Amino acid sequence: MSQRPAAPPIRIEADYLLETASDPRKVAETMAGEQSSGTFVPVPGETPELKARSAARVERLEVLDDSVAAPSLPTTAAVDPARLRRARVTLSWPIENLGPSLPNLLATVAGNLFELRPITGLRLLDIRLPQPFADAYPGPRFGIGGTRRLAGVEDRPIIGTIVKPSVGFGPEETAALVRTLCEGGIDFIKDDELQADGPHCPFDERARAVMRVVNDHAERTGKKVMVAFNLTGEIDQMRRRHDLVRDLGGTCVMASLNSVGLVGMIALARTSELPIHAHRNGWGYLARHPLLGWSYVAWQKIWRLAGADHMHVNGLDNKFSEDDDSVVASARTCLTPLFPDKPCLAMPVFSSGQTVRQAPGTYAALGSTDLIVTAGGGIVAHPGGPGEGVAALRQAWEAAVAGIPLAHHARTHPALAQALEGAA
Ligand SMILES: O=C(COP(=O)(O)O)[C@H](O)[C@H](O)COP(=O)(O)O
Ligand SMILES: [Mg+2]
Repeated sequence: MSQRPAAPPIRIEADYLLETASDPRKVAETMAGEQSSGTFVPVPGETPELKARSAARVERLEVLDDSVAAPSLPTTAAVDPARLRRARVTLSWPIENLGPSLPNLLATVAGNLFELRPITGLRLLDIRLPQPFADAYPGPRFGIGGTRRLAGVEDRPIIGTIVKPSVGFGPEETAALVRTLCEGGIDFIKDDELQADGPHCPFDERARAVMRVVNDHAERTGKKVMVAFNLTGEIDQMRRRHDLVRDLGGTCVMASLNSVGLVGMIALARTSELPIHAHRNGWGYLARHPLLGWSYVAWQKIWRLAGADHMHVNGLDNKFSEDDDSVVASARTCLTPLFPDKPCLAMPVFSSGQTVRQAPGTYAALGSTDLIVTAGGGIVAHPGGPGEGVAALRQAWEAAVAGIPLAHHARTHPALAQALEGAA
């Protein structure tokens, strides 16, 4: 009787941009060894059978013809600048090494390897996760459709803002601004990530004061504005704050991903009954150097699978250092399915120095209305006040989606005209 051959082991793949003055193939082999069964010397027990079962593999290696004048990162190795080269490397691991576990995936694909001595640059460009990961995690519970349903916005971008000043207002001052924004026709409001649970603006009091205004507005108009309350904290605190927001009739919570960490996010998402607005503050230390850290394409996959419904992607012509092409690639990747049967789409959140001016370019580049725009200063600093700021941003997006130039639309829309005259 012939036995059916065993199915080949399911593997995880990761792509890297590598820079080294050593032989790139050898360095890729070192990366694979260090991140799986090997270490700096052969050890007893690392048999050919064990390696066949557990070793990471170099699947692909392409040496690039980039010219590299100096090492991108410091190292204690002697580096001959003339020998510096960059390569695109794909490694793979059998899923049996770790199981379908996101926290352990990080140690495997983004662990010690950034520190290896012969490496003078290493960036994680992409990850491909096999089906067991899709089965093990919830992904976004609300995503685009659920967010649109709760915000009552069907076929246009969700127009949002951030409470500004970021910190300093107490609960009643925050609620007063929220009232003005609701009356101006806003769809979405978020706490700034700096606003937490300090004695000047305690979380519970803020949530109660804001939800009184939001619920009152909803009763009068039928529109419930979505407010993302920043519940970032320890797991028990986040759960308690989530329950309070839910009980008050709120429809969204926000967490700072790098603060709560992957385990905090997974714990929150497994029980959350509200969409999770994921703020990426700290992203700069993971990504700003082009030869270190993460690409957003790889990074956001982890958080979407963990359960993020809205992912921050920065914005065009932003106040930070990221160029527009990178922002657009980040937004598009949030709208690209993760798995064939489990797309895990998250709503991209455009933020950072956003005003009416970026609306046409953003729409043209994304080619979709599935986005949240959060303009803080860009709404609140409108010369006519925050209510007019909301009107102006809505008008700018109406024009952008209809293909009408902003200046033309502004002729019949004074709020937009005023915004175009000033910074906001
Ligand atoms: O407070 C703001 C923006 O305020 P403003 O609209 O006044 O600039 C946001 O925290 C970051 O800009 C987020 O950026 P990212 O999308 O990169 O996370
Ligand atoms: Mg902020």
